[in-house]
Amino acid sequence: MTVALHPSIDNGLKQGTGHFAGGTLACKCKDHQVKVAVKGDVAHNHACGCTKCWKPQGATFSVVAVVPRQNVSVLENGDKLEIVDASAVIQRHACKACGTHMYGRIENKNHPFYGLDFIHPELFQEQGSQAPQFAAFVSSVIESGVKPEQMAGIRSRLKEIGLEPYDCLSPALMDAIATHVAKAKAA
Ligand SMILES: N[C@@H](CCC(=O)N[C@@H](CS)C(=O)NCC(=O)O)C(=O)O
Ligand SMILES: [Zn+2]
Ligand SMILES: [Zn+2]
Repeated sequence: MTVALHPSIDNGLKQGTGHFAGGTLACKCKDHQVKVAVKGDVAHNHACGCTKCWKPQGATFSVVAVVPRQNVSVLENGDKLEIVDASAVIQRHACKACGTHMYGRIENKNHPFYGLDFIHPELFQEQGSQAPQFAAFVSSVIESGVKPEQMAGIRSRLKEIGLEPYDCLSPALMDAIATHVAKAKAA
């Protein structure tokens, strides 16, 4: 049996159009859905195995991407949003009724990723946003109950669908973080 990673990638990656203009994210509530508008395409879309990122029912990984924070605005039922953990670096704004994380925001101006919001592209009502590019925090799925002996199968399935597995972020993002830290130290 193939390993279930996430419903939006288990049947293979759906490539983006390359010119996604943005769209509306909707939570999982049957009525009074929280709706969030996102302008433009997402970037650095990836599967995340950490325990903090929101996953749909039964998924082992989250699928999460970034967009400039000024491109994100709450359209409807914002009163249903609450911050999951105000002490976390990424403040995840979730629907109180269904638990779906609608956007994660970094408020620390010194953080390397300040200015970017984290969103889950599967919540777009529209098709065509960027496909996942890699898998991050893969070893962290063990913290959610995956057995260590399942990891080889999980990593090989990720590679099979075209997602290189990393146990933190991708080299490009780790380099971006280190560059930010080096500049801050030099200043
Ligand atoms: N092993 C930890 C890793 C958590 C972690 O560091 N997550 C990354 C990727 S989302 C992060 O940047 N977290 C910041 C935050 O959650 O605020 C877990 O699974 O809980
Ligand atoms: Zn909801
Ligand atoms: Zn995560």
